[in-house]
This record gives sequence, C-alpha cells and structure tokens, in this order.
Amino acid sequence: MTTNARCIEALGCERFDEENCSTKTSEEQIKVEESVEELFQLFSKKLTIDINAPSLYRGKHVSYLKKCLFYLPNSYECLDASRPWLCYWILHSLELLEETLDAEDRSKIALFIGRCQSPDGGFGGGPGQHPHLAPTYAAVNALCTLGTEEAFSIINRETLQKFLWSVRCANGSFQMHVGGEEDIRGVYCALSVARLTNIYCDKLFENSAKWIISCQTYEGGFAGCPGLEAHGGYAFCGLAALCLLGKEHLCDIRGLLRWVAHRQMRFEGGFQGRTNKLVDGCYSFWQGGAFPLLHKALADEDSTCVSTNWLFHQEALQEYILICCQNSLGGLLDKPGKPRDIYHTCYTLSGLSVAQHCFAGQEKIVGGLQNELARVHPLYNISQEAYINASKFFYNLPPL
Ligand SMILES: CC(C)=CCC/C(C)=C/CC/C(C)=C/COP(=O)(O)OP(=O)(O)O
Ligand SMILES: [Zn+2]
Repeated sequence: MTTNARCIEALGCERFDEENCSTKTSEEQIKVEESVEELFQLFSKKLTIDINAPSLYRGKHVSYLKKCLFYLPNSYECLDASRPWLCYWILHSLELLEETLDAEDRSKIALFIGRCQSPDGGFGGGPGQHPHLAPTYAAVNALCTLGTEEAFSIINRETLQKFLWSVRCANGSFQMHVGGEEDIRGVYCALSVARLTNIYCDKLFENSAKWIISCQTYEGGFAGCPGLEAHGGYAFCGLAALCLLGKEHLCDIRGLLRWVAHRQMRFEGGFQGRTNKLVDGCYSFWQGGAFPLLHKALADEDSTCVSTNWLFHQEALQEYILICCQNSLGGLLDKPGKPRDIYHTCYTLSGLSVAQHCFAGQEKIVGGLQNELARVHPLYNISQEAYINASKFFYNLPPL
C-alpha cells in the first residue's frame, strides 16, 4: 500500500480493511489505488505539507510548547494532579526539538517541581499532594531533562528510596501510591527513578521480574496486571522494567516482538495500542520505543543475526507522524481531526526520534536532515544527553 493510501485512510476519508483489499482482483486494486490517488490530490491541497518530503514544523511546535509551559490553557485543568507530567512532556519535547530554555526559566521550573516533592519522599501531582509513582517518574525525568545541578539536587534520594519501599508489595509489584492500585506502570516507574538516581538495590526489586513476566499474555504483549489484555503502554513498561533489572531474557522476547511488530498499521504506518483498535500517534513511542530494547535483547542472544535497522517500518512511522499528526499551528496529535495536546506532542516526537535513529551512520530521516530530532534513551524516555549528564551527577554521589 502506498503512503498516500495510508494517509487517506488515516484521514478517515476512505475505509480500507485488510479483508476488503485481499479479496480484490489486481484490476480492482489498481482502481482503488487510483481513486485513492485522486482523493489524496484533493486532500493534499488542504494539507499544507509536501507528502514527498514532509517537514517538521519545528518552530511552530516550539512556540506552542513554550506557550503551554508558562500559560497552561484551561483544557489542562483536569490535569491538576499531573503537574510534574505537564513539565516533563513539555521539557522533553523541547529537548527533542533541540530548543534550550534560559537559566532563569530552568530554575523556576526546577523549584516548582521541588514544591511537588513530599516530605515522605517521592513527588505528588502538585504542591501538597500525596506522593504517587507516576508523577514521581515524571518529576525525576523532568529534573534530569533540566540537567542543572540545582535540578538534580532537588531530588531527596533518601526519602525517595523510603517512598519506594512504602509502595513495594511482597510479590514484587508496586502500588502506584500507598494503598493504591498495583500495576506494571508502578514497577517501571520505581525502577526508572531508582536506576536514574542511583538508589537501586536488589532487595527492593526482589520478585519483581517474576511478577512482570506473569503479566505477559498469550498474545505476546504485556498487560497492566496478570490476566488482563496486552496493551502498548503496559508492554513498554514491562519490557523496559525487565531491561532495567537486566532480566529481559526471562520473558518471551520473540512472542513480544511478533506482537509489537503486528501493532504497526499496514495502511497508516503508525501503531495501534492493542489488537483491533485504532492507530494513535502516542503509540509511536509506547510501541516504537520497544524496538531498540528488543534489538538489544536479540543481539545479546546472537549478535550475528540482527539487522542494522529496527524491526519495524521506520519510514512509514515517520510519514504517519509528519503527515498526519502535526497541527499546522504547532503541537502534535493522536490522529487527524483530534486536537493537539502536550502528551501527544511528547510521545509522537519521542517515537519520531526512535524511528529516525538506529545505529550511528544508519539514520533514516524522512523529509531531510532538517527534521532530525535529538536521540532518546529508550529505557527512560529522556534524551541520551540528559541521561549521560544525570548519570555523571548521580553516580558520583556516595551510595545510600
Ligand atoms: C510510565 C507510564 C505511566 C506509562 C503509561 C502507559 C500507558 C500509555 C498505558 C495505557 C493504558 C491503557 C489501557 C490505555 C487504553 O486507552 P484507550 O482504550 O483509550 O486507548 P486504545 O483504544 O488505544 O487502547
Ligand atoms: Zn494517544
């Protein structure tokens, strides 16, 4: 299927499904493709983008993100308990777009995140809120992205470790907050912050690998909890958590690879989150980000049989993001027709970065080098540079 057809499909203009296509004769198929081409010509006049060399609206995205940083519109009121997330999504997106903030702004943001830190350790969704693993993960990633000594020093590693102990369950899973739900996000968030800030200890994660593996389903992906449906968000958490434990080989890597590779939609080029659901830009990272981790796991088993590319269609994903997920006024989105928002801006850009970069010298930058983003570290989803700076800071501190 051509890119044009994928875009038309993604624009919701014409419905093709695998079954219809496969029952068509080649002549009928050509007619379908011609009519798609015609439709596409019509729609490309509306889209102010050159589909043969789609460009990233870098400047527009930067302006949108900066506006959101200092004046969060009313539509984010419902995220009042996710304020460290808002900081992380914006800061990480700006970092990927290679936009730096001035020192005064970085300091203001670091101090605000500091106000979300709980005296009991960890971070809450806003100042004075109870600590929770999700905003703790977002706060640590945001502070590491800020990358200043002031930002790193805000994290109280002693109380953070106490908080992690307070949400740990005997079976190796983690509650999202004291008395809260246990799911695979918890163990990933706990491992991510523990590794980044150098407070990891084996005892804290005893049994965790076994619990994570019990979330892998018959389809090959991971569910939020044992017995539930595999989903991209949870599959990323499960695989990344196993990698952070150095135990990825304990799960069915090939089953997971098969599942995640089939989540890339044949027409749109983007990923769906789970079987029989719709494409969505945010899964560009939740699903796409699994491929570098899978690649490493496979290479560790047998370095002679791995390719120099990720095992998904990297160009098709980039086309979906650049052609279908950009708002022409800045910001990115789930799919055409949906409003832009900073969550989708963060995860589409993170997925775009994964799709652009495999190994040094093997970059595939759809639309030209001017579209290149900074490289992400796929375990944490902060930039490689932010990861290196944070490691230099935290791994020079004495162990707890
Ligand atoms: C680190 C961290 C906190 C990770 C979160 C991972 C994540 C994105 C989980 C998604 C959870 C989920 C079941 C969404 C389904 O939404 P839906 O039914 O609206 O969407 P769908 O139709 O695409 O499945
Ligand atoms: Zn989404």
